[in-house]
Amino acid sequence: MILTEEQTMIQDMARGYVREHIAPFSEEWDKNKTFPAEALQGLGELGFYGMLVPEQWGGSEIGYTAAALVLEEIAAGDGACSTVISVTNSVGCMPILNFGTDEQKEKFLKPLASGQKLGAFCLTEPHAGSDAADLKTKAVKDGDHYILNGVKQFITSGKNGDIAIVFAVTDPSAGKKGISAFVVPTDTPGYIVANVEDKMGQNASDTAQIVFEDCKIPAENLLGKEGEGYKIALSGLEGGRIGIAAQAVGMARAAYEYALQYAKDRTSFGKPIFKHQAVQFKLADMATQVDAARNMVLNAAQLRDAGKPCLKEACMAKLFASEIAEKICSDAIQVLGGYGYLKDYPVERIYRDVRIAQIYEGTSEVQKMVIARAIGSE
Ligand SMILES: CC(C)(COP(=O)(O)OP(=O)(O)OC[C@H]1O[C@@H](n2cnc3c(N)ncnc32)[C@H](O)[C@@H]1OP(=O)(O)O)[C@@H](O)C(=O)NCCC(=O)NCCSC(=O)CCS(=O)O
Repeated sequence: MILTEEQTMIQDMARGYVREHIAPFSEEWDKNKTFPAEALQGLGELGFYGMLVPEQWGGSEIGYTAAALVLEEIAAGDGACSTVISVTNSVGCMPILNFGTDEQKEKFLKPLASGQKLGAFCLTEPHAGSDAADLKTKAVKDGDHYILNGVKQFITSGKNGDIAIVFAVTDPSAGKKGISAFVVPTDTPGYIVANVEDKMGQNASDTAQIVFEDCKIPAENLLGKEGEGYKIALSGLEGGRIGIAAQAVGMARAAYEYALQYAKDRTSFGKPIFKHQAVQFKLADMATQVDAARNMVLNAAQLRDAGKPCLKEACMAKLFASEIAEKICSDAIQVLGGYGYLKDYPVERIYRDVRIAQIYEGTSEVQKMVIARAIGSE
């Protein structure tokens, strides 16, 4: 895809920042499980927290295509950073932009989109991941407040985030139509970070279990109308999946580029291993797969920018990019041989970081469900 001058400029800006402020520290953040607050703040200052939000509400509104390019760059430097940025942009900002009142936008969206605050998305529960409508968290109206009680699981930035979009049942008799969405500042009493998970990868971002214990929030924090919550959640995830696909491309690209350079430097049987057809062909496959995945991401993003339906294309991009990214990262380890398995080399970390892309914001199996529905009705 040919990029516009503006998209190329934004891509270069992101690449430059990542080279200086993110990539050199990724290994250390992973090892020490450090939340990279300062590096993230810098991304916020570049306008990368509110990439889909109009300037009126504090955002940079560069569009889905440019946002996908930025997320690829950030992920090429550090997967965890790109997850935090993807979540705050899509499922953090977009529900408020699309369903919030002007007052809610002023109060919650502006600080998110302008890079002052980070968003979190509290949908998943311990027993309800793919079956997202099976929520147990309840919100009970009490005068001009709602009282939230329940448990949320696998919440990106649940600890370090500032503003959470929380889904809870307001009418247990109404099934999917009984779910509502709320904006909850994470410093609200009763918003309890019960656990920060010990993960396989992406150690620089926190993934938390959140307990809501008599968490009292003003009724004016209801997003949209009562009963619209499930729709708000699924519409947010559609855009979010383009972001996750873009970050899978970024991580895969980083692993591929490292393996390519390694293959040119490392010798065996008297020549650089790149001169061996077995290695050359593997790298040729990897390069092709990175390009194919990126094109799918940009296709979905372009459709979205043009205001066209892209649910199927977003799910296809997430499915393909996340699955192929794991394969590319595994092949990168293979190119490095024994060294690829060591923590001294970045491909080991990238392989751990990329694995979750097949699971969060909808597993590969959920993407296939949605794609199958779409092609079934074509
Ligand atoms: C598995 C599912 C796809 C099943 O979905 P459903 O069949 O239960 O949903 P529907 O009945 O089709 O839709 C309900 C409602 O929403 C409207 N809708 C659906 N999709 C969209 C959309 N893209 N844009 C706008 N509106 C949409 C639809 O029209 C219906 O409205 P009406 O009733 O017609 O008014 C689904 O449950 C699913 O996707 N499951 C996976 C959930 C998931 O991805 N979870 C991960 C959450 S994030 C996470 O993991 C934490 C990481 S992080 O911190 O982000």
